[in-house]
Amino acid sequence: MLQIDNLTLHYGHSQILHDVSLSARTGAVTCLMGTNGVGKTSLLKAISGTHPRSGGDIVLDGHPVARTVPAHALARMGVGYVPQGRDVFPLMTVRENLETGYACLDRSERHVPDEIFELFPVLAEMKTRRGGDLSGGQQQQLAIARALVTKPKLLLLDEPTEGIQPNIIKQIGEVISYLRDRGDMAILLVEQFFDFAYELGDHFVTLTRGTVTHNAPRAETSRAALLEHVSV
Ligand SMILES: Nc1ncnc2c1ncn2[C@@H]1O[C@H](COP(=O)(O)OP(=O)(O)OP(=O)(O)O)[C@@H](O)[C@H]1O
Repeated sequence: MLQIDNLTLHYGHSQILHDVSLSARTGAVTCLMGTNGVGKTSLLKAISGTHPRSGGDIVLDGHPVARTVPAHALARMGVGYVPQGRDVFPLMTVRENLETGYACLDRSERHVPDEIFELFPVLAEMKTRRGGDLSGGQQQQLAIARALVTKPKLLLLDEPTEGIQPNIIKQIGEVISYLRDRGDMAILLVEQFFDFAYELGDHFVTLTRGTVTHNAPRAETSRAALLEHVSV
């Protein structure tokens, strides 16, 4: 579903990503791991169109993506992005937050599927509450649900367990497994909670100072080797 070749990215004059190549296939969880500041979020920004790459190629579902394609167009092409920190709209209700995903859909498709409330029952209970009144874990669930409303073919998740209580981390893990097993989307998961990522991942990519240092399927990724790559 996603193929990236030799991607580079800069902020001003400082180069953050160096010739990054990886792929994420449909029906699999690809984990992108590494310590703070190695460029994981920057890579997701480049894929989602929220920061332009400087060079390299991105191919989505067989279609080359030009460097200048804006985020809203990528969202329409099937890229669902759950950013670090969630970016829930605090003054909008849960339902209104979900409805912001409609912008990516044709008019006839604009509804919130029941499945989303089955995956996240708390959102059904809190439909009329404001986003800002939800706990951090509930906001994370809302951010994932909002991305699902857009019917993504590629789901980008940036540290969904960050600052979240263990019972909600477990639920989020179950949702990610379910979505993977449904088999209609590729999932690229940035995660620093090692055990969570190691349990879920089908393929592992590590970054060190903006360079890929490991890129292999689960069968060729020992826990010890992966830990070594993501340790400071
Ligand atoms: N808008 C920006 N302008 C300039 N530098 C930035 C900007 N955003 C990030 N950086 C720098 O780019 C580098 C990579 O940041 P990035 O957020 O992609 O890393 P990360 O691996 O996601 O880290 P973390 O786990 O802390 O989120 C860091 O050195 C960061 O300070």
